[in-house]
Amino acid sequence: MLKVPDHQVAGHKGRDGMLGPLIDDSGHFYKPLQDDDRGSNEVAFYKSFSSNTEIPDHVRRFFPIFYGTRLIEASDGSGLHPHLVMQDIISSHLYPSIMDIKIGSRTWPPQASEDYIQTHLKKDRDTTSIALGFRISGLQVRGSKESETWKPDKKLVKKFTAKDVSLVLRKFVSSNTSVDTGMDPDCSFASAVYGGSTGILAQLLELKKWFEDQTIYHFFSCSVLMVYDKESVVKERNYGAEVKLVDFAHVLEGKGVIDHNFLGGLCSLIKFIMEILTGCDEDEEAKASLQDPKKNCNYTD
Ligand SMILES: O=P(O)(O)O[C@@H]1[C@@H](OP(=O)(O)O)[C@H](OP(=O)(O)O)[C@H](O)[C@H](OP(=O)(O)O)[C@H]1OP(=O)(O)O
Ligand SMILES: Nc1ncnc2c1ncn2[C@@H]1O[C@H](COP(=O)(O)OP(=O)(O)O)[C@@H](O)[C@H]1O
Repeated sequence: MLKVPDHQVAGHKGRDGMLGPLIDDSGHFYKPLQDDDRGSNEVAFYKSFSSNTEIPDHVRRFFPIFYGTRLIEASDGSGLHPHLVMQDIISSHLYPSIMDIKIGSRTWPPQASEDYIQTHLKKDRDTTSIALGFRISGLQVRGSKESETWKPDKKLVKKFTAKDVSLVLRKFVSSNTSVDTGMDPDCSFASAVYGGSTGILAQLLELKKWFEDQTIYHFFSCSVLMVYDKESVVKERNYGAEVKLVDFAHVLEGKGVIDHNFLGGLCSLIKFIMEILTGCDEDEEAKASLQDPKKNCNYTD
């Protein structure tokens, strides 16, 4: 039985008669191929990536597994439509907090149409993409109860400033994340989720190492998805924290050139996460300073 995923935090959504992704109960994510070359480009990327023997396994694990394409009933009721079939990277999480971060100061590929470039350049300027090299595209943060899930709507997310980004990255790993945006985040899960030898920072650094070398692909408009799961606290000390990459509709051949656009954005994101961890590891005075709105982002100041 196919359904619209509740866990989707950005991108085109399959609700209200629109064309968007579907999931099944066996851990598959079906992304409809867009009619223009975005769909075929993403399929071409997955095929190339899946068969490329130069990709090390420790890098491959950052990408959803690809199962080919399939004609299925589209979410918009328009009948059979080709979909990419891939691993649903959220299905193994019981109670996931998720953030989609679009990497790169430039989210449009050089060969795109003039219209596409103008629209997307404007989005890069109006968000933090140009200033920071990345922007938050969407998120959900779980509270202790289902009703305490914070899933800000697209309009609010689009307005995030650099200051908001820092605050939201803190809220993502806090226990006092409520809809009350004025609260100072306590960062109580920061060291478990972001830190440690298998946490998000370690994974981002591993990815960065690959991007410092790889010249096979250039990833425009691709997102880092950060996921962790408060429910798995008993089983795993890092709450099952995972980094995955999604959205390869605008991947180009690297032609022997480093992907500076992606690498720069990744480094910038890493710096933000490192700063949060530094705040956590310091002494009580430093921890107390997390409550100080002058030193930290706060929606109310
Ligand atoms: O359709 P929209 O207005 O929601 O825009 C999409 C963007 O959503 P946004 O509203 O900026 O959050 C969307 O961004 P997110 O993935 O949601 O961050 C993409 O930029 C998408 O372009 P493409 O499919 O990657 O070529 C964008 O699609 P196109 O406008 O290029 O079709
Ligand atoms: N393989 C996947 N497993 C689970 N969720 C996914 C997967 N791929 C994408 N998503 C979800 O769908 C959203 C949009 O995906 P994306 O590929 O960026 O679509 P679009 O091209 O419409 O922007 C992501 O933010 C994430 O929430």
